[in-house]
Amino acid sequence: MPPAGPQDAPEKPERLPAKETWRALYRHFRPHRGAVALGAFLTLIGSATGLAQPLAAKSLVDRLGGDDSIAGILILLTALVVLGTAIESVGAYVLERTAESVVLAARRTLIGRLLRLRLGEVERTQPGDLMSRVTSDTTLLRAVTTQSVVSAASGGLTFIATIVMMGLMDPVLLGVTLGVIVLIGGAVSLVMPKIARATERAQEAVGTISTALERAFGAFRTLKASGAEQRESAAVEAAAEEAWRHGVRSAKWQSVAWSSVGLAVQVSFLAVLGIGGARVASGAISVSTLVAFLLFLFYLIDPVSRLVEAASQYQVGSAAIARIVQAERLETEQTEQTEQMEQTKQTEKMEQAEPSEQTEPTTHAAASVVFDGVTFRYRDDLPYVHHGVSFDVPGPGMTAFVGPSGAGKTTVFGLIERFYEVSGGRVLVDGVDVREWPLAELRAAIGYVEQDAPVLAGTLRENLLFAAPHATDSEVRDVLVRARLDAVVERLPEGLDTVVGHRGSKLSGGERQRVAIARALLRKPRLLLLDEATSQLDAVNELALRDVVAEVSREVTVLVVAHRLSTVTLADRIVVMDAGKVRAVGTHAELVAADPLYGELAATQFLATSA
Ligand SMILES: Nc1ncnc2c1ncn2[C@@H]1O[C@H](COP(=O)(O)OP(=O)(O)OP(=O)(O)O)[C@@H](O)[C@H]1O
Repeated sequence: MPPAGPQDAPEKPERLPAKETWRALYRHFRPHRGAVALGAFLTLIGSATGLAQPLAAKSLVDRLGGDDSIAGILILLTALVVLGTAIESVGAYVLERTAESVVLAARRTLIGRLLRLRLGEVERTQPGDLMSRVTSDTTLLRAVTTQSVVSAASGGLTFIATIVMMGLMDPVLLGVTLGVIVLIGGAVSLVMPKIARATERAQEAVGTISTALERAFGAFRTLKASGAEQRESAAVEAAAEEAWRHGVRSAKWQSVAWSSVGLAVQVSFLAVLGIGGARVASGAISVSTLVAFLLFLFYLIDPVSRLVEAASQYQVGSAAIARIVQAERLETEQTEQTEQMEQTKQTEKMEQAEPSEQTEPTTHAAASVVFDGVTFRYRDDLPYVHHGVSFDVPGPGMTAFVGPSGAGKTTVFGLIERFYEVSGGRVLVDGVDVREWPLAELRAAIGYVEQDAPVLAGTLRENLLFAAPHATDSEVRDVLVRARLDAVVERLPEGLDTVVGHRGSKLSGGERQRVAIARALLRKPRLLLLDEATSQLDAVNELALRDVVAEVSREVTVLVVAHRLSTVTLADRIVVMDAGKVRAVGTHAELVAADPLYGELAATQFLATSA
């Protein structure tokens, strides 16, 4: 069961089969195996120096009654301790550093994929939960891919070496020791899967916290206006408590595993003491052998602890890797996109270096758009949104899309941008099927202004340059004038460097929209997609917007999802959509006369918001 939290609980990660968990963890470990081997080698050397200590102690006890000086052995013992500690600390540093590199590499891979996810995939998942996989789950890989590998290797080897030494001392006592360890080890192995389960639940709850916070901050004004602070924070707190509960459960099982190590040694000690004492009394072994054996026994705590630690870290890591693999499996857009983007960047750089070669968009550059019997649904389990949509838009000029809410107008834009793939039919831009366009090239030709005109946190300049990072100052100035933003910028305390706040909260609705248009224009699009805001704008803002769009449409193909009569009357062509179909195409005058739905829309919807 996913943890209790807000309504949008994240998808529960499917459990990975053990083999796949192992393979996925190995994939993260593989590039760092050299560094891990070095760390392991140093740790082993450090441990090996420690292994000589019981031997030194044995010879010390043997000499206690005699005349030989014990100073030499004491100095040797001290030197061994110092050397061993120094080597071990270098080994620990190498491992910690490698662990951080594993986390970085995992984060890089995830970030690279997450920002290239298909839109549909993002809509299906919870961005907050996806974020927690990058920030939180990757952190859990830290230990399992480094320390636990080394702990398992060094612990295993030291364990074997110690057992061999103990066997050489007295096989009977070794048998007693192993008997106790196997008994308690068996009990510990039952506890291990519980650690993985608890960690997985705790991580799911962490994902829920991110999701809930993202939801709250994403609609902060609504949150406040609805007086929902307490309810939302209760939901986040519930998720935090859930994470705590499972975290504590994981800690409980880990501590059971850990304390079992101590228990195994204590019980072994008592057994060895009893049986060993009898063997000394019977003359089977000497006192010094019993002392050395007991020292080896205590020395066994370290390798056994390491093995238990490795096993419990593996459980924690396997919980995290399941969530990471799940995020990695989400479908991304075609891989050549990144290459294309690189190419575009290169071209932009070259253009910047040689400004004389920069050409203003010319009329013939305006793109044409054709929808040819397009059918589409957002998901296989959802009904069709487009039932054979066909229209033809030659460039340049303005084409307005009108129709009742939910008719499928915005979906037209999503398909032109190839955010989604058509189910049937074709979408052609410049006569070429969008599926045949290199994605980056297709999108470079398009300027897109979403309905809620998103403005990103940062400065106004950063917002403008978001879609065209290499635009020059004069291009920015030019676009500001065209978008009627120059006066606004002058008014702002720090001009273009004014910070606009989260989602542009320091700007008015109309200003945000013009910033979004300016941003799209700076990209020098051949096709501008403008999803008109449904909210009412004041007359000045509306007029400014109308002029901008009219001017742009002289040289660029402009498609507008129109909600205002002032926009519609300006259009060269109006496409009337209803229930996923195109029902009429014409000018305002033609449609008022010929299409009853349009006539009704014009009389009610548009007139209500006209200038
Ligand atoms: N991302 C999505 N996932 C699933 N369904 C969607 C998605 N976006 C839109 N829809 C559905 O597709 C249908 C058409 O939506 P679309 O946004 O294209 O309509 P619209 O004509 O632009 O409406 P409006 O004028 O209200 O903006 C609606 O029924 C909507 O619920």
